[in-house]
Amino acid sequence: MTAFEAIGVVGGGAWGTALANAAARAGRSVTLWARDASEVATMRDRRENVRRLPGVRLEDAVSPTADLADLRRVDTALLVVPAQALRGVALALAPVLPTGCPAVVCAKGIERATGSFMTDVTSEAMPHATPAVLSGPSFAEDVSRGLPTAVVLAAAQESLAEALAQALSSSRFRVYHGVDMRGVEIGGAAKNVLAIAAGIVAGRRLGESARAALTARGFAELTRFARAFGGRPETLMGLSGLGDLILTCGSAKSRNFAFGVDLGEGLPVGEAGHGKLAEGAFTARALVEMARSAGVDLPICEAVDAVLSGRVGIDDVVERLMTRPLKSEG
Ligand SMILES: NC(=O)C1=CN([C@@H]2O[C@H](COP(=O)(O)OP(=O)(O)OC[C@H]3O[C@@H](n4cnc5c(N)ncnc54)[C@H](OP(=O)(O)O)[C@@H]3O)[C@@H](O)[C@H]2O)C=CC1
Ligand SMILES: O=C(CO)COP(=O)(O)O
Repeated sequence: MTAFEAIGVVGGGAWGTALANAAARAGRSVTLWARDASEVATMRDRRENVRRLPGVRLEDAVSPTADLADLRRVDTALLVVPAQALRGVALALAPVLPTGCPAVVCAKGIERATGSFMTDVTSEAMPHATPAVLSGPSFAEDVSRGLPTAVVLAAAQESLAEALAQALSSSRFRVYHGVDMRGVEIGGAAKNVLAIAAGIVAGRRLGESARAALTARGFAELTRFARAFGGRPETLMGLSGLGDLILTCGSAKSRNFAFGVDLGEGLPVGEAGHGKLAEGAFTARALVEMARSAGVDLPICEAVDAVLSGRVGIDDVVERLMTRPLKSEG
């Protein structure tokens, strides 16, 4: 028996739908909120999220709704909208959720307008909720097909993180727990920017060796950034850091990686990714500005930001990275 029987999932995209199914398979009853009433009606009728996760049957315990008020009785809420939309949705949700209700951030990014981490946005927008974060290497498609997946859930209180992990885990979806919310959310946000870089390398046909080098040096950047902003290095070595970096820097199924491939092949920024969500494109600027203000060197993320802003061409950026002064590896 778990204290968290009724789960609200806020956001009806690929990841929200996959998490709703995962929670249902863990034995929970799930209310899945999406903003578009006609899509909700289709989800109810066809038991499928045709637009965002086609071919996957919604579990019986998942109830789609377009009415936020239906989340009034949930024991915990998973926040699964894009990072830049999180504040608005959290503000609307704040009066609905019971006081103290855990609000688990499942978005991966940094708020561009404020340079705020997702759990801080959540705390500001929902002061009566208890923030937590779930992240790790987990494609929505894999999770929804019931392929074995492992993620981590962090909350300030270890006992809460453990109880939430217990509530969401099943034999196919293994949720580790921890207390380092900052480390977990930094891993998820930064790996998206680095996945764009890895995609650029692939799209430009720079070779597998270059991609491996970039992933390793990207990990050094991610760790430096996390250390400066209060994340624990051991968290970055885990699922939400290294694990997710390996996944998204090595798979064309990653939308961030695919966005980078398009850039590497010469598509303009406005056309890259073909309209799919690539969180790293929104987070890159915030990440590099925060790093600069903290005196942290992030050359690969800087390069991604320079390419996205059109300041520098891809070949020049590669040349710059390769001709930086030689240094020790640490
Ligand atoms: N897909 C994946 O494999 C994973 C994704 N994530 C993270 O989850 C987050 C969501 O991604 P994902 O579900 O894949 O994205 P999708 O593009 O599949 O879906 C985004 C969803 O968010 C909704 N949305 C967008 N803006 C708003 C808003 N202002 N108010 C309410 N709803 C809104 C969209 O609604 P509408 O259709 O009406 O626009 C849509 O339902 C991202 O931060 C991503 O990094 C994390 C792990 C895995
Ligand atoms: O975060 C993800 C897997 O862990 C999904 O990655 P993309 O958003 O790049 O598709």
